[in-house]
Amino acid sequence: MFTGIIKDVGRVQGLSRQKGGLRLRVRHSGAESLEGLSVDESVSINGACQTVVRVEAHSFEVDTVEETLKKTSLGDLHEGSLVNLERALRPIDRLGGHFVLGHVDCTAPVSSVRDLGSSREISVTFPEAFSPLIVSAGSITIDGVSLTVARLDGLRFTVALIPYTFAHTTLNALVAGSRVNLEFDILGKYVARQTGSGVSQADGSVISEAWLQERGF
Ligand SMILES: Cc1cc2nc3c(=O)[nH]c(=O)nc-3n(C[C@H](O)[C@H](O)[C@H](O)CO)c2cc1C
Ligand SMILES: Nc1c(NC[C@H](O)[C@H](O)[C@H](O)CO)[nH]c(=O)[nH]c1=O
Repeated sequence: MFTGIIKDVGRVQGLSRQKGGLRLRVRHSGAESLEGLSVDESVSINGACQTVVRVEAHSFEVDTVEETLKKTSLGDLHEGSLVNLERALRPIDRLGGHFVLGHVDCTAPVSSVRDLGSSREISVTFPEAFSPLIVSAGSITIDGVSLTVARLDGLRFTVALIPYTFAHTTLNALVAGSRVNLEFDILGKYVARQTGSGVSQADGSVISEAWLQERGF
């Protein structure tokens, strides 16, 4: 489990196709936050939880399987790509963000980026199936970063990036058309399951058992 507070931005140093997926090598800054990283630890790479299988000074490797490549944008990475990194949450940590599982729900396109001087607004269009899982002023994870939903207009939500997040994550590189990893808040998923079958939503849609099962909730 993670919190969506990114502690380091790494760089993809190597990618090799292998049977059943991809071996990904990521170089990190050597920052204190990644000190002592060990094999079998979970690391969030752009929001997707991955298991470390090899560690060297300032770099580590993970095996990304086909299922993950299908559901996330990790397959778009190339040598030199920058990635948001977060180690798994220790129960003694402060929960600065929200509970992030590292299970990317879907990828979605950035529909617009608006520069507002000291902040930047990013809007993303998401698949209709996930609309019961997002609320204005709730939390959402984009590429592993915990953010607050500033506005929700139908199937488009907007987040406001503060200068710190802009400087310390890869979200500063997003442009209209970029594909991002989304994880909807786990709270909504449990509520959806609890109230589950056949409950009508404000917009008239219905959460059915089949809907929940299709998404593995
Ligand atoms: C603890 C944990 C470890 C995971 N390790 C890997 C991994 O090493 N490789 C991988 O491709 N997917 C892994 N996944 C699944 C991956 O995060 C998931 O397929 C994507 O986030 C899409 O939902 C892991 C998931 C969890 C929760
Ligand atoms: N909730 C918002 C944040 N939160 C902080 C970021 O998650 C954090 O700065 C990042 O993970 C780097 O450590 N940041 C925003 O820009 N906008 C939000 O709504």
